Amino acid sequence: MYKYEFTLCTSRDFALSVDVVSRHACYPYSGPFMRNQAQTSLFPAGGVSVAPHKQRGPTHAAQSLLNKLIRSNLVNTTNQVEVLQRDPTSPLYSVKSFEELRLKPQLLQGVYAMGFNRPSKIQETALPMMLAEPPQNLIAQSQSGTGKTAAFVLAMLSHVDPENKWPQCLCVSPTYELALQTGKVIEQMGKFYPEVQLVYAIRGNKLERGTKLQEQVVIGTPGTVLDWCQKLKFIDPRKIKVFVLDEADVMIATQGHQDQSIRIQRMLPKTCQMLLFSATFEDTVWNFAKRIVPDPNIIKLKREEETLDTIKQYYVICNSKEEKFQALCNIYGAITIAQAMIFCHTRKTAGWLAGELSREGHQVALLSGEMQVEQRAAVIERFRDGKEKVLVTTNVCARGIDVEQVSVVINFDLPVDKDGNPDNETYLHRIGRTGRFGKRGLAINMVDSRFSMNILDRIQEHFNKKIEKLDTDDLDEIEKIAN
Ligand SMILES: Nc1ncnc2c1ncn2[C@@H]1O[C@H](COP(=O)(O)OP(=O)(O)OP(=O)(O)O)[C@@H](O)[C@H]1O
Repeated sequence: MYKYEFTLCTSRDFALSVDVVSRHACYPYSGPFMRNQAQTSLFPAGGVSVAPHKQRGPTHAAQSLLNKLIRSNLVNTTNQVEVLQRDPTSPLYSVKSFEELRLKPQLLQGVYAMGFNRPSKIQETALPMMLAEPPQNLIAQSQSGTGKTAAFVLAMLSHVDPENKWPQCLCVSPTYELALQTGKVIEQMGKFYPEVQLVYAIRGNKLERGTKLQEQVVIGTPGTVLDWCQKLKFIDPRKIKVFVLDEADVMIATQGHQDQSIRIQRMLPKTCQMLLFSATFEDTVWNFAKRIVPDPNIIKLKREEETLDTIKQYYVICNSKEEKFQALCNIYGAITIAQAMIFCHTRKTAGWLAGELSREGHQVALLSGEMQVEQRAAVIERFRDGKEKVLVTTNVCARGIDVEQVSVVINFDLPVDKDGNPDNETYLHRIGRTGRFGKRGLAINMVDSRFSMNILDRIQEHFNKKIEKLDTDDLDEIEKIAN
C-alpha cells in the first residue's frame, strides 16, 4: 500500500491533512498534490471563494465545505424524521444503537473509534433501510451536519465484498474538495477493515491507460468518474452494487454535473442500489433525484425552525458609520458580551469596522469575501473556539455558516436584497442563530437613514414583532437590555 501524506498549511493556525491512499505504485499523484508541501493547498489555484453572487455553484460548494471543515459535532435537532416508504406495507424499522445493525466488527470498531456512540436522527431510519436485503433505494434530505455522510459511508463499506478486487461502490461528490472530505470519512470508518481499499477519481489522479482498478470503493467528481467508466474503462460500471450521489443540491447548482451524473447512473445495472443525499429539497433537486433514484424510499428531516420568539430586538438611531461605531462602543462599555457577530453590508465597511474595533482593544475576527475557503474556515474555527470575541463579516460571506454560541448579533447595516428591499430571510437567519434551542439572544440593529428606518419598519411588519428603540447614550438603559 502506498500512502501519500500531505500536511496542507495555508495559514498559521490552519492545517489540514489529507491522506491519499492507493494500493498501486502506478497511481502516482500528480497535479496539485505534488508541489512542495509548504506551498501545497488543498484548494485549486485562485480558490473557490470570490464573487459568490456570480457563481452560485462554486459558492454553494464552498459553503458546504466550510461547514464541514468547521463542524466537529452533529447538529442538534429535535425534529422528527419523515419517512415515505416505497412499500408502505413493509414494517418501518429504526435502530437506537449501532449494534442493532449487525455491522461487521471491523466497521463497528471504526464507528466507535470515530467517537460515535449512537446513530443520529437520520441514521436511525436511513441505516436499516440502506442495509436491508434486498437493497433498497433511498433519497434522503436533511440539513448539513446531521450525519448523512457517515450514514452512506457505513452503507457502502457494509456492502463491499473484500474478496472481489474491483470497484463495487461508487460515490460522486460535486467538487474535488468535497470528494476529499468524504474520502477521509471512508478512510476513518474503514480504518480497521484494511482489505477494503479506496481510490479517488478526481482530477490530478492520472492512471495508466489499460488500468483495471482493484479498489472496491471509488469516490470522485462526476466528470472524472464518467471518464473512468466510459472513456478510460478503469471501472466496469456493470459491477457497481452501490451508487451514492452526495450533495445533490450542490451538484445541480454546478453546470454539467447533473447530466454527467445521469450518464453515470445509466451505465449501472438495474440491481444497483441508488442512494441520493441532499441538504435541501427544492423542486429542481427533487426532479433530479427522481431521475437518479428509481422507486425510492424517501426520508426527510425537517430543519429546526428558526424563530424570533426568544430574541430581544432593539434598534439604535445614528447618523453616520462613526456614530454607529460609537454606539457599539457604548454597548460594549455597558454590558458583558461573550461573543458577538456583526454584519456589514460591504466588505469595505467590515474591514473598516474590524480595524476600529481592534484599535479599541477588542479581539476581532474578520471574515471577508476575498479570502479563500480555507482561510475563512480558519477564521471561523478560531471564533468558534473563542479565540476571538467579535466576528465582523458581510452577509454574503457568512451565509449558511452556523456559529451557535453567539449571544449577540449586531446589524451594523440592515440586510437588504439587490433591489433595496428588506431581506427578511437573511434577517431571520442572522438573528435566529442567537436564540437557538431556547437560549435567549439579543439583536441590535443600527439605523442610519430614513431609508434604513423604512427597512426596519418593514421587517417589524413582516415578522409582526416590535423592535424596541434603544438610546445608547443612556448607560442605565443599555444595562437593562442585558437582564
Ligand atoms: N452518530 C454520530 N454520533 C456522533 N457524531 C456523528 C455521528 N454521525 C456523524 N457524526 C459527526 O457529526 C458531524 C456531521 O456529520 P456528517 O458530516 O455525516 O453530516 P452530513 O449530514 O453529511 O453533513 P453535510 O451535509 O455537511 O455533508 C461530523 O463531524 C461527523 O463525524
